[in-house]
Amino acid sequence: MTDPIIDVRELRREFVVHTPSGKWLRRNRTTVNAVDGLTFDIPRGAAVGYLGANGAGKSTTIKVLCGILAPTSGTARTCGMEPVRHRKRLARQLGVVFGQRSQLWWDLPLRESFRVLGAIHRLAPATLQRRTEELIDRLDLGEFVSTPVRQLSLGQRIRGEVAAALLHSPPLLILDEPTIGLDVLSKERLRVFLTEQRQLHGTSLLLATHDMGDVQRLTERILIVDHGKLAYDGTLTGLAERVGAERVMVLQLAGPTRPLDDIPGTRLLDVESGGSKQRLSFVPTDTTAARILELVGRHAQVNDLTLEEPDIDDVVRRNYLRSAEESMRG
Ligand SMILES: Nc1ncnc2c1ncn2[C@@H]1O[C@H](COP(=O)(O)OP(=O)(O)OP(=O)(O)O)[C@@H](O)[C@H]1O
Repeated sequence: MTDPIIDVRELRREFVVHTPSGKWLRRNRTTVNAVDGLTFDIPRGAAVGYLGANGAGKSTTIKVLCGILAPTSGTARTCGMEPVRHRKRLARQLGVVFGQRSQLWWDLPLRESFRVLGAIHRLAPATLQRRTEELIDRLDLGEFVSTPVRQLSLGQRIRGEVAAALLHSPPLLILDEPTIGLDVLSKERLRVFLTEQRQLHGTSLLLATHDMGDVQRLTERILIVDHGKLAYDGTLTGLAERVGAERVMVLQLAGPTRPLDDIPGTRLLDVESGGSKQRLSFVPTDTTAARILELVGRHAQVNDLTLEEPDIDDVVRRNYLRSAEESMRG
């Protein structure tokens, strides 16, 4: 088995914060445990969503993984390297985008930035040329690639940031809130591009976001961090099951049917069109769609059905609440 692309063991990172105490010029010294004993790994080629409420520790983890911050204790290895110690070497294996902070040269047009980055990454001129044209094409940068970055719109700049991060075709891409503030079309364009890049190049992805659309479209596993600790590691479906999230089966029946309020494991939500359309909710750990269909089939003929998945924002919110309740209970 190959080494994981990210390997985090008992990682802790604290910040010492000084706040005025109100007395003379005294200041209180407090310690914030931004990352508090995290352990997880990410295999090569995987795409993982990194979720958590504001202040949960996502950006701090990412800064440690990139070598911007040193761990207080524990270890982090990114692409097999110690990030702070091998920061320069790591930069050649890693692409990073911070949605809220630019890594581009404000006064340079994108095309110039790509040239500078090509030199930093020591790309052969032909490789740089090919990759630049590919990224301009796939991210639709043509119209503004010669405009100074300071004059770009947010959506244009983010596309430029992503292109810059992927110029050297790194095996690992880390994105911190890449779609924050983007309109629906720009988000979609970026998601399509990232999916395509992963298919083409097998790029591993760690995506910190509050956008559940990003998570659903781009990742196959999620990590939830809460007060610096790992609160969940698994699939979105698994999370929905864990918090007991309900799925909804919408049934189109052959004709008017009595309310189906006695199907074991389900709850009748509503009845429309004289009973020929009915919605039943169920918890996947209690019963299955197939079992419900079989039971309904004893009373009525089913012409069509659709399944509504749980609202993911709600699922994640419920997981936070559950973790909070558990920690209060001690
Ligand atoms: N440089 C710093 N100095 C002091 N405290 C910090 C510093 N950076 C982060 N923190 C604190 O560490 C905790 C974790 O912050 P972090 O930015 O990692 O959270 P986050 O999950 O990325 O939040 P968000 O979703 O709001 O970006 C917070 O309590 C934050 O105030």
